[in-house]
Amino acid sequence: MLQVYLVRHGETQWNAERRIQGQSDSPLTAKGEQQAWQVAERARSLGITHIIASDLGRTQQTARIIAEACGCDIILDPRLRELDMGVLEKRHVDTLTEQEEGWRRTLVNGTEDGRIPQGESMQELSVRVQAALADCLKLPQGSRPLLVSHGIALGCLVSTILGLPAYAERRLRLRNCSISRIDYQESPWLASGWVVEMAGDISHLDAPALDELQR
Ligand SMILES: O=C(O)[C@@H](CO)OP(=O)(O)O
Repeated sequence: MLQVYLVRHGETQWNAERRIQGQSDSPLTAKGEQQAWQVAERARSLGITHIIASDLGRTQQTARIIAEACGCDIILDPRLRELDMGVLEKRHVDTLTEQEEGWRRTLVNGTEDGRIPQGESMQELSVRVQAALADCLKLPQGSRPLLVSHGIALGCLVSTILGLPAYAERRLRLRNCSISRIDYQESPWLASGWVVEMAGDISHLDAPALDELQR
């Protein structure tokens, strides 16, 4: 049975400031680096064989720390990038106009085709992250990959495996450097395919990032 670990990158400057990143980028904070070292320590104990990361800076920075602990190379995969949030990228959430907040809400409460102007729909995101996950099945027998990606991208992956619409990702709290695990099982009596073993575990962190409500 293939076990795939999913890690959201460490806290960034813009996460802490409540600014929208999407496919724009900001560096990890000191706390974000500390979280990355703690998730790396946990990853080392899990026998990770491959680290596959979104090619954005914050995920590469997190992946480098995990790779150092696990002694693996990093494979970059742009399909693991965060949702493209179009014209709202780089904006502070507290400065959005009513109309802009409405665009953001279509993602939160959403419809499959809802998108921020010049951005990507949840459906489009779902297709590319599912394709990246499917490629893990081509790794050699006995591999145990760890994917380093983003809050919405990973939430979308877990939601759609559960049979929920992609926009249900906002119902999952995947904090910075949380770990989730999904397994690929083939079974005559249980569901065959991807199964969620755990989601959003932060028991390895002594400095979890606050969730958005607490900031
Ligand atoms: O892009 C962002 O602002 C957030 C949204 O959840 O994603 P990330 O996980 O990259 O911080």
